[in-house]
Amino acid sequence: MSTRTPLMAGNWKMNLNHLEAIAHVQKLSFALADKDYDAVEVAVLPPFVDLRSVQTLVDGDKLKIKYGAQDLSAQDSGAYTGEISGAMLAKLGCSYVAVGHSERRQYHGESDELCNAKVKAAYKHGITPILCVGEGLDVRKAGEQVPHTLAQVDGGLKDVPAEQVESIVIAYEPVWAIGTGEVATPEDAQEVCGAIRGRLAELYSQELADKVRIQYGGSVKSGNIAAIMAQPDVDGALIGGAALDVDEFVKIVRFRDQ
Ligand SMILES: O=C(CO)COP(=O)(O)O
Repeated sequence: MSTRTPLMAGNWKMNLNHLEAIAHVQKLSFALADKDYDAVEVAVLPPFVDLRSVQTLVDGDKLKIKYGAQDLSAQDSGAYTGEISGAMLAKLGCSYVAVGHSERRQYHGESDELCNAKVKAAYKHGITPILCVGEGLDVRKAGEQVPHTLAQVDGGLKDVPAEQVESIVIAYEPVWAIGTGEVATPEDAQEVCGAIRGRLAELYSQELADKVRIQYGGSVKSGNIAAIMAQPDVDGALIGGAALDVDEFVKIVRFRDQ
């Protein structure tokens, strides 16, 4: 029986300005009860410009909700126009940062090498990376989803030491299931999440692999989360669209009630 606490993280993507973020987090924290946080870790990943407002709210009201960013720079500081460093995110109290989301890989050309540098930058500043991996439709149709995804895991974790990796979160997000309503079956999710855990055992140890939380992401909703969470190697979800609806997100957090 796994002792891993599920992590339900809402990736807001480029939605909700800082005023909307305050209203959203207030509503969310009001809806969640202490027993929810006992069972599940809850996090939101707002846009950068919302983070200071979310920090002020979370600190001021001593909320149990965690928060983080959707990306970070691989660099610490300097002439990198438009970039945000891990040090800046740490100062804002971020617990998590997504690395290598498929939208960053697709629209910003992020490679496994860059993701690896970002994972290291996150750890350097004490922030837990959520390393996002997953195949596109062509790869899925060719039946190559496992080797494709494991290559992304290998690339993202290259030379990252065990004492850091044991706290990492890996999000398996098949690209064809993101924002399409096309959810992977629970068995599809388990196949790749189980393979990721197996790879962690090969690269590090079974003990480490058993500690790492592996999320599923892609069209997660209150109606499909329970079956996905019933899979032995799925330890939470990275939720896009459904996380923008507080009631829906709360139902996802309470997946055990269904
Ligand atoms: O990309 C995702 C989360 O990071 C998933 O997005 P959707 O839940 O909107 O499919």
